[in-house]
Order: sequence, then C-alpha cells, then structure tokens
Amino acid sequence: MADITLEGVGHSYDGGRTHALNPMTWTWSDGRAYALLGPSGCGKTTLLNIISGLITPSQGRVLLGGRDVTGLPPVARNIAQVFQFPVLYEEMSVYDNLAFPLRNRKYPKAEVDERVRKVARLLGLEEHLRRRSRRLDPGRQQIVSLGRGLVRSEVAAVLLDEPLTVIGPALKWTLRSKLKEIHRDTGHTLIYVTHDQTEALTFADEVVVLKDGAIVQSGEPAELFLSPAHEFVGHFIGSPGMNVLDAAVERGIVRVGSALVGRAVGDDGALPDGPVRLGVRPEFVRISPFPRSPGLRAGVTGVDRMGSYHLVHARAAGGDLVAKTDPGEHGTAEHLHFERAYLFRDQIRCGTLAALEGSGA
Ligand SMILES: Nc1ncnc2c1ncn2[C@@H]1O[C@H](COP(=O)(O)OP(=O)(O)OP(=O)(O)O)[C@@H](O)[C@H]1O
Repeated sequence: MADITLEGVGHSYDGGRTHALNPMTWTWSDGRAYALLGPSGCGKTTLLNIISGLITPSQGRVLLGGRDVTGLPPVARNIAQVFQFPVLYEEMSVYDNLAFPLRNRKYPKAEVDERVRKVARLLGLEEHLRRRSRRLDPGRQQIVSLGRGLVRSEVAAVLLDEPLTVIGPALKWTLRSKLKEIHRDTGHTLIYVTHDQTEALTFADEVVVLKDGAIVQSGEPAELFLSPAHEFVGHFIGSPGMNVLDAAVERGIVRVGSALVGRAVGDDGALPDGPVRLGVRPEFVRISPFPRSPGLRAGVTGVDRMGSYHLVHARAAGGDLVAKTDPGEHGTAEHLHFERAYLFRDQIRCGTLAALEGSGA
C-alpha cells in the first residue's frame, strides 16, 4: 500500500481544446477513505480512470508509492476498481466470482476460502455463494462486483465509481456502513466517486470536491460544512445549500444594498473595498424579533414544516433567504441574525462576517 500522487496531471479528450481535468498536483494518502464529490461531467470518472490506468493522462505523472506508473496498464498497478454497473462472469457462481481475483494472483487455497467467506459475510452474500451470478437480481450482482473489488488484501487502492447506483435506498445505507467496516478491517486507500453529498459525507474520512475539472476544496465532512472555501462548496454541500447575497465591503464594513450587515474580517488581513458575495448557511440564520449584528432586516414570507425542523423563507433587501430553525422559532420576527457567515470574491472565500462594533451583539 502506498500514497498515490498526481503530479501536474491533466486530461483533454479533444487534443487540448478543452480540459476534462485541469492540470493538478494532488496526493491521496495511504489508508484513507476519500469521497470524490462533484456534479455530472466535472471529471470524476476521468480522474479515477487516470489513477487506475484505464486512461493515460494527456499531461503529468501518476506516482504509486513514489514509483512512476503513468505508462503502466491497470493490471500492473495493483489497483482494484468497481464500476457503476455489475462486471461479473455471469456463468460462474458467486463464490468463484469473488475468488477469481485471488486465484488469478495465486493466493493459497485456504486464504482464498477465508477471504471469500469474510467478504461474503460482510456483504450479506453467504447464502448466495453457490448460485450462478446471472441468476441474481442486478442489485445483488452489483454487491458481488463490490465484493470482487474488496476481496484482495494487498491492493494499493480500491476505486469505486458510483458503485451503489443500481442499489435501492434502504440497502444503500447498509452497504455504505459495511464499506466503512471493510475499510477499517483492510486499511485500503478507498476513493469513492459520487455526485450525492449524503453518500460522500457519511462514507468518507475526507471529501474532495471537484468542479469543472478542478479540485475546489477537500476536508473532513464537518470542515466543508462549517468552513466552505469556495462558493460552490457552500451550494453543493448542505440541504438546502448556502444562502448567497450580493454585498460590498466599504472601509471594513459589509453592506447589502443600503443595510450595514456586519464587519468584514479578511482571511488574509484587511479586505480591500469592493463587491463580495455574502454566504450564510440556513443552519446559521436565526430569526430574531430585534436587530442583532451581524444580520439584516427581513420579513418572513413562508414556512415549510419538515417535521423535526422548519425551513423559514424570508425576504431581505438583498434577496431571499432560507433559515433552518427549530419548530416554533420563526414567529413574526423581522430580523435575521447570522451566527456564521462568509465572504467570497471570484467564488473563493476571502473572509468572514463579524458583529458591528458597538452593536452590543
Ligand atoms: N471518452 C470521452 N470522449 C470525449 N469526452 C469525454 C469522454 N469521457 C468524458 N468526456 C467528457 O469529459 C468531461 C468529464 O467527464 P467525466 O465522465 O469524467 O465526468 P463525471 O464527473 O464522472 O460525470 P458523471 O457523473 O456524469 O459520470 C465531460 O465533459 C464529458 O463529456
């Protein structure tokens, strides 16, 4: 097992006119469980296939434990890959499908049996081991594919490309926690591609967010939620996503229209005057009967009752916002208080919003 390093790796499918993946330098640390999260077409599969060797990048080098493997085919990389749809020998039994990657690498018979049974137990396949794979439903066939990806102990990494797409929602939860269990047991580096934030946040030690062929942020799930470094991360992670208002910094004060909403605290020293975007997650908007800085005057326009929480819709001078509140919190209040808000320029976070001095907040 080893770190996987991408050195200036980029890829174009059209001879350099456009880039599916912008040149990037990035290390996947040995033994970590990563989710690679991003919308359709952002380059997730391209990146995964470059790591496994199915695609040779148009530029840059792929290193496995410091060894340059850029020109090597998948079979020489010792990386297992699980695809969106089942890839199985349909005429073989489930047992033989699971055993195949091990027998291929001349594992001793007893170890083959031990590993096949262990993976089968973890994935709930024990009672199907003798069945022909083509007799299984597509969901179960995909679980066998997953098992084939996870059965080897010595792989450098297991790459999973939206592996639970064909699986029903209830079983998805179970399988995700099984994957975590298997990860704890084997210590493999896992890279799990998904466009589903819940899947990414519940599975991974570290979530890597990809947009338009570039990594915009990576971190632990809580970090992406509490401290989005890019406007896109604010939108894409969280439900509903981050509220965004057009704002401006003037001599250290943040304005939305004519309202003074708070004080700008730059991430790297004082923020120069000019337009910014103010981002605040619904979870950090409080509805208040009186002004409280940082915050904004607003009127409640509607409430969605979601059971354990309410989504309160409010209209402020700079636009509409949503607050996620405890049931009963909204009342007829006319002010929004922002417990945690961020400032963005050119989509990159440049600061946070603090209370106005002398506001008493
Ligand atoms: N074989 C190919 N030939 C030409 N363009 C391709 C090819 N494969 C992918 N692309 C393009 O490269 C970009 C990235 O695609 P990729 O499949 O890597 O994204 P993705 O994030 O995995 O998307 P999805 O979630 O829809 O699978 C897209 O614009 C896609 O249309």
